[in-house]
Amino acid sequence: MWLLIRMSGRSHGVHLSKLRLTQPRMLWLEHRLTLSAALRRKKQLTGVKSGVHPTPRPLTSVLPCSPVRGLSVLPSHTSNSIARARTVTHTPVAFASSSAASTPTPAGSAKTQTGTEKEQTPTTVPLEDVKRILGLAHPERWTLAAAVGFLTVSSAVTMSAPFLLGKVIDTIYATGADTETMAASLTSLCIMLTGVFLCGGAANATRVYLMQISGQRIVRNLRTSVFSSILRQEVAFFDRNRTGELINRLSADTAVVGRSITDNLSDGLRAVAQAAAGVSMMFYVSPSLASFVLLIVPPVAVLAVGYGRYLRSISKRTQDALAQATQLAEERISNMRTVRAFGKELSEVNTYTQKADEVLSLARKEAVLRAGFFGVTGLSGNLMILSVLYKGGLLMASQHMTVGELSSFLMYTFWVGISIAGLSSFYSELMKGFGAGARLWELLDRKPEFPLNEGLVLPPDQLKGQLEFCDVSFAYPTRKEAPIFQNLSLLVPAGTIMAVVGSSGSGKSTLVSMLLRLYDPDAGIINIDGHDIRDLNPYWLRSHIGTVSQEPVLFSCSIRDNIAYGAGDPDAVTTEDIYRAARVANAYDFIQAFPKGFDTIVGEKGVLLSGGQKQRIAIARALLKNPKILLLDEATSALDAENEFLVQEALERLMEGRTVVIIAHRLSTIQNANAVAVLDQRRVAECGQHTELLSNRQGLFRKLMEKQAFLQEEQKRALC
Ligand SMILES: Nc1ncnc2c1ncn2[C@@H]1O[C@H](COP(=O)(O)OP(=O)(O)OP(=O)(O)O)[C@@H](O)[C@H]1O
Repeated sequence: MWLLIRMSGRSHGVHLSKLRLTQPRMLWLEHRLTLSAALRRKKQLTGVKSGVHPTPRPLTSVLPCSPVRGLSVLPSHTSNSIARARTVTHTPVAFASSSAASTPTPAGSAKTQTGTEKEQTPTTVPLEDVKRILGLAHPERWTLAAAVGFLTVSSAVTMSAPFLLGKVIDTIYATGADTETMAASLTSLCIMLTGVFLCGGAANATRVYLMQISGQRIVRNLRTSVFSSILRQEVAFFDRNRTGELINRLSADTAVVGRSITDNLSDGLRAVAQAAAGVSMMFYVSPSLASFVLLIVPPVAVLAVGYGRYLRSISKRTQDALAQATQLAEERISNMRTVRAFGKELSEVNTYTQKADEVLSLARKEAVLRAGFFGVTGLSGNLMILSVLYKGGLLMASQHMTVGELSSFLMYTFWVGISIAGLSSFYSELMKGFGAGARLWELLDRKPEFPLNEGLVLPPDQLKGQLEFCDVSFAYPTRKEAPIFQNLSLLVPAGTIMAVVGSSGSGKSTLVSMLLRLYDPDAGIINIDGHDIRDLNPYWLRSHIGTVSQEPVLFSCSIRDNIAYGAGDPDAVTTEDIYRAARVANAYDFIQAFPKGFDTIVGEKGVLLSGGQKQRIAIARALLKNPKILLLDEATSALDAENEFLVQEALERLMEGRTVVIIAHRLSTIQNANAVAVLDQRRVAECGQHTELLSNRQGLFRKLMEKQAFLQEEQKRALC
């Protein structure tokens, strides 16, 4: 009897620990679930129909190469890739203000918030979503079917245990039997039961293993598809969606979906089977006691469900506050250098403490509710068992029940209680799975605004590299109200060097982004060798364009792999090719000076390189690509004199025989250009040879140069 009471206590313990497990992570997921409701509502409002999503193309078909061969999709790596997909040039860090975490996104934005949106947990799920989520399990159907088979065996054992244990107790208490007969029947019963329990244990272990394995395989496939889908999106998509949000979909949402169709489904099936079997056995053992108990269950269950809902809503608010604190911490830690440079450590700690205090005050309320919830459910469970004992005791006294039957009955009561508790968490977990699934379908179904690998492919020898902007007008999709170009025209003849200058914000980098077809013009045409850039295959086009930016991005892998990244097929690149490119880029000597030479790991987790060293590796990477068109975005402006010389020398070698667009402030870079274009007032205000432009005293270029010379003088004087 005591054992049963302990078990009953544990039943609540199991439930408690389940809830405890869910608190830090699951409650967050609950919040994420509510976002899907908003997205679905938005879809309904905008009349977007959710259709069957096309099978995403394999990752290899959309990516030219992987920086580290054979590397699986790891969170840090994916986070890098997604963050890098956003920009081609490095920009200084600007923090989102704390309120910005929950402010609405720009018009037309599809961005979802991790902030404080008030959403309702969906209570109904479209049949299509159900089909789709089950469709994910289709490749694993045989493994899952086997797991369900083992589940049936283990559940049958579990549910027959109380009955058989009752028989053991009755054998012990059997009246009239001599000790020897009792011992013999007890031994054979216990041996038989040990065998049954061993089978049950083995079946349960196999079920857990099969469920875990198939769940992980489903998650792996889903993650690969989602990652592939994210990387296929146009750059404007990354302007609208936060990297953290996309990473969450990739890591957390996929895991929730995977769990909901494996572990959760199996737990749910087990709970249903056990509850049904438990109730049947209760009626079989004692119909009158079963009817009495089942009268008590409904009001207790209603109370528990209502209380649980209230608890969930307060947990969600706690989680919202936690999400804001986490976002702040994430941003500050990843931009620690900026925080340190401004000496803001203490004020950042204070800001974080305020956020943490908000979490604490909500968590305090939640703790009170949680304590009450578990107190009440524990109490009601124990009261129920007490009432079973009371009524059962009376039935025993009137010879309507044996001690073994009462024991069996109590055990079944316990199992039914556990199963009902399991069913309620099964439902909420299932809803979380559908919520996470809806967010993933949205991402998987999203068609990029322009294709990645479709369109005209010219034979390599036909590409000359003439670039032409014809009456181009453009505004960034997230800032349609602020046009960057209006009827801009510019011609860069094949094999020439065009320097682009202009004041800060005049659109120089935008020009480069448009040549890479990261954005399409709103009006006008960009031609390459007379072909509208929109007719050309973007993948092919980019394979003929090399870029070196002010702060080039290197991936967290070896220098060798970073340089090989530039080649169309990194596997075909020989060590000699890499060394040659590094020599031409003036990078060979400093790379070999590292203890591990070209195998030195760079990036966040590896050796930190200087700006000039990064530039030269980026130049080697671009050299390996051997592009027809080269786009240099202020490639030397942030370097000291020595580095500038080395990089400049490398760049001159790189520029030979190619069409080059250089964004440059420095006169030294401009002097080598065949022509200079000055951007002003959303168009090309002046264009010509640099000496010609300089000779025009009233010209914009001359003014820009004079201003720059003046500023440099001032800087020198200040330094002196
Ligand atoms: N992804 C983007 N989304 C929205 N607006 C952007 C985006 N990138 C740049 N802008 C805006 O477009 C304008 C032109 O930016 P761009 O970076 O092309 O100028 P720039 O001439 O290269 O400036 P700088 O010399 O300071 O680098 C700026 O006002 C900038 O705020």
